[in-house]
Amino acid sequence: MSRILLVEDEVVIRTELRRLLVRHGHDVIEAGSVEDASADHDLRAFDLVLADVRLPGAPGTALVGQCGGAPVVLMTSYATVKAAVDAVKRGAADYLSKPFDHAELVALLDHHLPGARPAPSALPDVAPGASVPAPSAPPVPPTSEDDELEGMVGGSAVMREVFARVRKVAPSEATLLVLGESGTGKETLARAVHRLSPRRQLAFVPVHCAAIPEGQIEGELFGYERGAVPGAISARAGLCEAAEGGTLLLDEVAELPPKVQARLLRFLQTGEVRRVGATRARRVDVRLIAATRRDLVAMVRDGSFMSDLYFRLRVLEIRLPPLRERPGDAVRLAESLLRRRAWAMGRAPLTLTPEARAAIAAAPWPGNIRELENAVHRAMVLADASEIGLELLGLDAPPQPPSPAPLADAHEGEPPSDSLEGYFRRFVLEHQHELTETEIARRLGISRKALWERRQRLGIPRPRS
Ligand SMILES: Nc1ncnc2c1ncn2[C@@H]1O[C@H](COP(=O)(O)OP(=O)(O)OP(=O)(O)O)[C@@H](O)[C@H]1O
Repeated sequence: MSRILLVEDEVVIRTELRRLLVRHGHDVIEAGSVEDASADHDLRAFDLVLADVRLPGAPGTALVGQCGGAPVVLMTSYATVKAAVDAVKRGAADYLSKPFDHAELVALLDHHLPGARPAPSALPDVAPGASVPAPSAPPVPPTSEDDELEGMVGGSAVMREVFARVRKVAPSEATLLVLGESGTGKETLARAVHRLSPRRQLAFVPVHCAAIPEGQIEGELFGYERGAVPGAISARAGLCEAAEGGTLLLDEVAELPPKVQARLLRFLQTGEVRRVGATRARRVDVRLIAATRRDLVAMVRDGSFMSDLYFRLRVLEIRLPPLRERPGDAVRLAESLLRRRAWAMGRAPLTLTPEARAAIAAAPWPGNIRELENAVHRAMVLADASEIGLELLGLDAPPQPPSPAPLADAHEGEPPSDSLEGYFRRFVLEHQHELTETEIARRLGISRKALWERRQRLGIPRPRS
């Protein structure tokens, strides 16, 4: 069991996070501010500190350097991401941009938690979603195996090719376009590229373009001068500048409005950023990785994505296959997750029954690795015995004999059949006219990013206001 200090002033969020961490076997001590945390506790007595950046009084970044060897993981909104990036440069272990999924947080903490662990050489796996290497983080075990790279698990032939390509493109400075359905691991791959690149010591800044309101995205990315955008009481650097020397990931790049696409193209052509309202541009040294689940070629054809930008983005390209096209990887990932979670929780490893393995391999996993992770986590929490069967995973037995053909086109775009998705659809359709996206996400217990993704996947676009 690890001892985690959680510093968050929003009681609802703090309670939710505490429950999550306790469910994962951690001992959680809470504080509403840096001052309370320092007054009430010995900051050096924790295995890890998880703190919001924006707090009443001192910011969460003030904890960096005060917690002995414990890694400090920061939670940040777009408004404070620059402060978080700076804090990582000063020794914070990592940061997570809000909104984030519970699975993302758990994976990140697993990666950074030290404590009573086996020696690195005995570790079963490398944590997924691993981020900026931290001075205080435990060393990541070497990844010499062909079926694993920087936290990415996958022994199928197609994933081995992806790994080979990642190794090849990482040292390059060229822009990389990562394509793949939601949850296939695009951000994870981008982090792997960053960690294998000469920029690994500097910031990795992921930006989820679809989660930033359309009216703010230009200022968030490129910064602004005082008074240039509503509410700009002082000049601010954008996320491009925050990533100086490091790597900027533009996730869901296809969602950028045309005006921002044009500005991004200019940035790629000149290597210079001009803040909104500024007359002078400044040179910024950033490697850009763009990711999308959309068909950019079709978007270029119908005029919704600039062709010049598309060609600038896809200097290098990597396509991540959906999980249903690599059933062996689904089982490999599930077993790797079981081992890693058990290790993080100090529990004996759980195993899958033969039926569960067959069902995992045969399931379509429309939400890909993220959906598989959620199913495995849920099963682990509910498991009483040392084996996990079909029921705990919420899967049906595969047809007998199991179909050898990949379950190629049984998902995207089709009406959802399972009851959770049915509930999601009903809830969103019933409430979307009176609730904001943030409220809907909160009531459903998911992040805004997850809400947006599910809307995309299930074909429930946001109503125009
Ligand atoms: N190859 C992998 N091995 C192990 N875990 C992985 C792998 N790829 C992704 N994951 C895990 O799966 C989850 C989803 O990955 P990620 O966020 O990178 O996907 P994505 O394609 O960027 O999703 P989205 O399109 O929804 O933003 C994360 O928790 C990540 O840690």
